[in-house]
Amino acid sequence: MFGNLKNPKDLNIKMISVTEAKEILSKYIIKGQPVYMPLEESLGMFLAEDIPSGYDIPFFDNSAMDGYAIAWKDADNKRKLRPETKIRAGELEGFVLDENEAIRIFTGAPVPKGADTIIPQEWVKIDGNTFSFEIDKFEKGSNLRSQGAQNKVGDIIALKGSEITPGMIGLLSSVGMHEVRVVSKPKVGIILTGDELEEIGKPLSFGKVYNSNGPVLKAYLKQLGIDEVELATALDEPAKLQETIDRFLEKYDAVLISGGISVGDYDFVKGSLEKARVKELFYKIRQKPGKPLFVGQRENQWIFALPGNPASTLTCFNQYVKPCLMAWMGKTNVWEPTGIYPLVNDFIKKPGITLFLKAKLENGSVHILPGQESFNLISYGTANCIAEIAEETENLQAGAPVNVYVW
Ligand SMILES: Nc1nc2c(c(=O)[nH]1)N[C@H]1C(S)=C(S)[C@@H](COP(=O)(O)OP(=O)(O)OC[C@H]3O[C@@H](n4cnc5c(N)ncnc54)[C@H](O)[C@@H]3O)O[C@H]1N2
Ligand code: MOO
Repeated sequence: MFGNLKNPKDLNIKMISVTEAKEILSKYIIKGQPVYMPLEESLGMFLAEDIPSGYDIPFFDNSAMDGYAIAWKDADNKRKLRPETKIRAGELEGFVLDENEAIRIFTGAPVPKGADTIIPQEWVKIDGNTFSFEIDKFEKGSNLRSQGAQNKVGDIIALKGSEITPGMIGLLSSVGMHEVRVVSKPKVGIILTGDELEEIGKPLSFGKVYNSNGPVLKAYLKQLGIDEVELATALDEPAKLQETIDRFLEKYDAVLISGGISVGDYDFVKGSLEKARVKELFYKIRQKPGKPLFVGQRENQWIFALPGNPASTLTCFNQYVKPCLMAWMGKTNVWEPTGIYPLVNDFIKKPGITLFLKAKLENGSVHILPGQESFNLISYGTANCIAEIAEETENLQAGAPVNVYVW
C-alpha cells in the first residue's frame, strides 16, 4: 500500500525544511545578559563589548636579545663599552647612552635613551673596553621592541563577540585585564522521558534500555562550557511529566526534553508543553534522523523537545540546540557548517528529505559510517562530525562536496 511513497511531502503532514527551521530559529534568537567575569574564569565565553587597551604595549622600548645596546651608524662597527653597566629585565633606572657607546643589556630590559639597535652577544667581540660587531648582519632597529609595537593605548584589541580562548586570555592579560564583560551562559535543565529507561549501573532487563541520551546531552553541554545543568528522569505519566516540566520551566533558561514527542499513545510531551504555555515555533522537520523535533519558547526561555531515538537526539542537539545556545552566549555565525568536504564514497539518496549522517572527517575527506539507523550508536565512538546531505540532493558520487559539522 505504501510501496509508492517517495518522500515525506507525500504524507500531507505539515513539516518544514531544515532551511526553514534554521531561518525561524535565527529570527527568534535569545541572547544572554552581559556579566562581569574574572578573566581566568571566562574561558569559552564570548565578549559582550569591544576591548580598548589601557596601555601602549610594549610599555617601553625594550631589548629582544641578550646583547648590547647601541645607536646605529652605517659603516661603523666599533664602540666603547661602558664596563660597569648591565641593564636587566625589570630595571627601574632610566639609563642614557653616550656618544659612540655600547651598553650591556638583556632580553626584556628597557633600552637606554639614545639607543636604537640591539646587537646579540653572539655577533660581538669585546677587547678590553673596545666593542665591535658584525655590521652586515644588522640594520638600524634590529632586535628592538618598540613601545606600542603590539598596540597603542586606546586601540581596540578584541572585538565584541570574540571567543575567550587561551590566546585571548593571554592578549587581555598583556594589557592588564583581570575582569571581562562577557555574555552569560544559559542554565539548562534536561528531562529524560520514558518508562523503559534504565540508569547506568543497574543490570539491563527485558524491555529496558540504558539512558544514553542523558550522558550525551550533559557531555555536549559541558563541551560548550555550560556547567549549570540539572538532569531529571520522568515516566510516561502525564501528571508527573507536567510537574517536572513546570518545575524546570521555573528554573532554567533552556529546557531540553528527550523522548515522548512523537505520535504514540504514551507521548505526552507536546501536550504538557502546551499546558505550560510554551509557544510553538515549529514541530517536525523534513530530516532524518530527528523528524519530530519540537522547538518552542516561553518568555526568554528555549524549549527543545528532542526525539528520543539516540541518533535523533544527537543530531537535533548538533544542528539546532547547539547553535541557539551558542547564540545565547554571544557567538556569531552559529549556523555555518565547519566546512565543505568531498565524500569518499558514492551515496544513494532519494530527494525530499535532508539526511544528517554520522561521519568521520579524515585527511580532508568525509567517510559516511555504517549503522545510521536512529537506534544505532555504534558509530558514536569513531564519528567526529555530522555530514549533511541536502533535501534536494539525489544520488551523490565520490568526491561530491557536503556540509560537515564537527561536534
Ligand atoms: N507512527 C509513528 N511512529 C513514529 C514516528 C512517526 O512519524 N509515526 N516517528 C518515529 C521517529 S522518526 C522518531 S525519531 C521517534 C521519536 O519518538 P519519541 O520522541 O516519542 O521518543 P520515544 O518514543 O520516547 O523513544 C524513541 C526511542 O528512543 C529510545 N530512547 C528514548 N529515550 C532514550 C534515552 N534517554 N536514551 C536512550 N534511548 C532512548 C526509546 O527507547 C525508543 O526506542 O518516533 C518514531 N515513531
Ligand atoms: O526522525 Mo526519527 O529520527 O527517523 O528516528
